[in-house]
Amino acid sequence: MLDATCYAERSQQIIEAGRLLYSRGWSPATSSNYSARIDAGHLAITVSGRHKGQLTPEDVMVVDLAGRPVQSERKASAETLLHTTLYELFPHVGAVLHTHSLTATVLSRLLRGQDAVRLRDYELQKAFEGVTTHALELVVPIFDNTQDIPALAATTRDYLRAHPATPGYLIRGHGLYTWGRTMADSLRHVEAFEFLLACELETIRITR
Ligand SMILES: CSC[C@@H](O)[C@@H](O)C(=O)COP(=O)(O)O
Ligand SMILES: [Zn+2]
Repeated sequence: MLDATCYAERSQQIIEAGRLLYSRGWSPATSSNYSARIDAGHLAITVSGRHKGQLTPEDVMVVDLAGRPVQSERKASAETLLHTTLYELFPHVGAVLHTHSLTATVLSRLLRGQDAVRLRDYELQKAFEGVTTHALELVVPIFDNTQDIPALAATTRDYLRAHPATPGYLIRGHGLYTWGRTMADSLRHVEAFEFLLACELETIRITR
């Protein structure tokens, strides 16, 4: 039995996240998808194809951990399996955010042939949960883009099982996935990534 109050709260968090991420230019048009855990087996997630700056309660629905819609005829995000993979792997994860910023898109394209962004010596790395020093290298994997989401979900599952401290990942030419215990943590992680990835992009621009 789903907790209706919890669902309403999670749905509202997703709507507000969309307004914020759209206003920052990180979720243009109908790009991006967001989710929040309701209980051990269910999450609230954005309906596919909706404008993320103008979300209403009708643009959020419930799926189970297999990505199956619960009590809804609507179509969940095309990338639902990338979300459910994270909730399945990490019981502490309470929210997952996927964005399409210019910085994440351009940087991941520029690093063609590289499988990760390696962040080191940035004080802001400490914005990620569990990171207490700039001196620790944070590896942000870059997976090649594909329309085969089950295959990409399997790739991310294998990687994250082997590297559970990963704070997020990039999909090349596509965008960022990051997560956290709460929606607030996940939003902080998006903001930190945007700053750090912009630093990397600017460094390449200046030094190349
Ligand atoms: C507008 S193209 C972006 C989509 O292909 C996809 O990458 C995306 O982020 C949103 O898909 P959605 O099915 O609405 O969750
Ligand atoms: Zn996307």
